[in-house]
Amino acid sequence: MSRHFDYLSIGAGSGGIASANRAAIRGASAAVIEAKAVGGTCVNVGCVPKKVMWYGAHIAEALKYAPSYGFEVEQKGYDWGTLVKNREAYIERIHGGYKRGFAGNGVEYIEGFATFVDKNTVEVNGEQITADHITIAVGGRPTVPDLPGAEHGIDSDGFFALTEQPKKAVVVGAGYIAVEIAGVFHALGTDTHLLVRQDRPLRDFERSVIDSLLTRMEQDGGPTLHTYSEVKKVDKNDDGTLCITTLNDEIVDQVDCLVWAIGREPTTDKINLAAAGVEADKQGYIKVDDYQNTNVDGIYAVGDITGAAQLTPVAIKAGRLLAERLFNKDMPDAHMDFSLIPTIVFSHPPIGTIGMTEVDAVEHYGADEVKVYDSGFAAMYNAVTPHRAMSHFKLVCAGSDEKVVGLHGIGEGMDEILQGFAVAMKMGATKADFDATVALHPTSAEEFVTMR
Ligand SMILES: Cc1cc2nc3c(=O)[nH]c(=O)nc-3n(C[C@H](O)[C@H](O)[C@H](O)COP(=O)(O)OP(=O)(O)OC[C@H]3O[C@@H](n4cnc5c(N)ncnc54)[C@H](O)[C@@H]3O)c2cc1C
Ligand SMILES: NC(=O)c1ccc[n+]([C@@H]2O[C@H](COP(=O)([O-])OP(=O)(O)OC[C@H]3O[C@@H](n4cnc5c(N)ncnc54)[C@H](O)[C@@H]3O)[C@@H](O)[C@H]2O)c1
Repeated sequence: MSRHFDYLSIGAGSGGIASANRAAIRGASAAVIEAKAVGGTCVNVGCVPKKVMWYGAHIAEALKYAPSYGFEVEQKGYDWGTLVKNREAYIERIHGGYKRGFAGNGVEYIEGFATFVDKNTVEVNGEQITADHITIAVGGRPTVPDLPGAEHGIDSDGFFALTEQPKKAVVVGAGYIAVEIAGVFHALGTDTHLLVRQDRPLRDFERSVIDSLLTRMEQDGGPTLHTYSEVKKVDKNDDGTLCITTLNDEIVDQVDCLVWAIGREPTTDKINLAAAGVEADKQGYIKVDDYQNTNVDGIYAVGDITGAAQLTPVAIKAGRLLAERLFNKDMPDAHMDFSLIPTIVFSHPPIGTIGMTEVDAVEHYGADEVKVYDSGFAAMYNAVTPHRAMSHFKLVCAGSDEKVVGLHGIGEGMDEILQGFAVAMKMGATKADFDATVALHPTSAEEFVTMR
């Protein structure tokens, strides 16, 4: 048995789905192969379940503020299992939506694990499938460290599989995932400890914004930050809890959930890349040019597997533009622009960032060419409560025209504020353009157009 398609995507995650659908819309016969669950990391063990958990945490915070708004509420308990059940039902509905989308666009959805046979052929469930164009969109998996007792911990996939709330949790790592998971645990009432190897999490982010996050963590009583804490070993106690020892002999004991959030790695190791002759780097990320072309004609890669900007909208955009280039004669040069990618860390409150930090800008343009505008203020949402948490917004401008080259912030609503400013920056907005915009009052966003 064998089938042939114009376009085949290996992996039905953000990039694979987007590119196969767009190829079919442009008239190609298209198929997508998925080994686990349609939607990939984002839908099943990433953005979607994470955001649902973050909303849960948000409601917990609202309950904390409720008395200041006059509500006499009594929280009788919290059922983590209910949230998980409702979240998974929502994800099931998304699966259905994707499958209906494939049917509507004429994309063949094939379940199974694909491996390369040669440059135009893959094997799945014993069937050989050929295609003129094959896109590798197989994503990544969480990294687990190689140290004694590491197997007692779980990773971000395991976090989403938890059906009960841990009493005490340790999250190891300093990136997006560590900060987000620790924030959710803490807001929902778990005694949470965040272990980072250096002085702070999110070290590449705007320093003053992360300073605000750390202040907020202290004011909120957690997550408890352990700096310069690298795990040496994990022991299991007789009662089933874990005892974590760091290299500087700090001990965090009686832990009932340990989450490794120390990064992700590519999943190219089992797809027989060699049979297709596709080159990967030392870590296993597939090497691509600006057009998502690999070194082999007719084979492309998009999304996390390329190692670049590992975000869902990036995988989607790169996948769609690839399909446009291949099958839309009006877009022969279509390709992804990787500059000015906005991103949010769903911490509490959220952090938004686009462009250069102050340090990057000074390095790039020189100190004399960089002007920074800052604003710290208490958002009205918590101004009437005893929790007077500060928001912090920052603009980094460069050159005599003060082009806005970086925009960073932490505060309520930052996750929704950033997108519009990203459009302005993509269009080359200057500080004067920001100032010429009438403010929206009363909002947090207005700070960005009223900075002095
Ligand atoms: C906890 C977490 C939270 C995140 N939150 C956000 C967020 O808020 N915002 C954001 O933009 N990004 C977020 N991300 C990142 C985002 O999920 C990824 O960037 C995105 O999913 C990458 O898409 P992709 O198509 O490259 O790969 P994936 O979505 O990982 O899809 C790859 C798919 O390929 C399948 N596959 C692998 N090998 C094979 C094979 N041989 N045959 C068939 N199928 C195969 C896999 O099963 C998987 O379904 C988060 C990630 C994690 C882990
Ligand atoms: N909100 C979002 O958009 C979002 C959310 C989650 C993930 N993501 C994407 O997923 C990618 C992966 O996220 P991530 O947080 O897993 O990775 P990451 O690469 O962002 O962070 C991993 C962190 O772990 C630290 N680390 C590495 N080894 C360690 C060790 N042995 N002990 C302690 N710390 C160690 C690293 O210094 C680093 O700070 C991100 O780069 C991001 O692109 C995005």
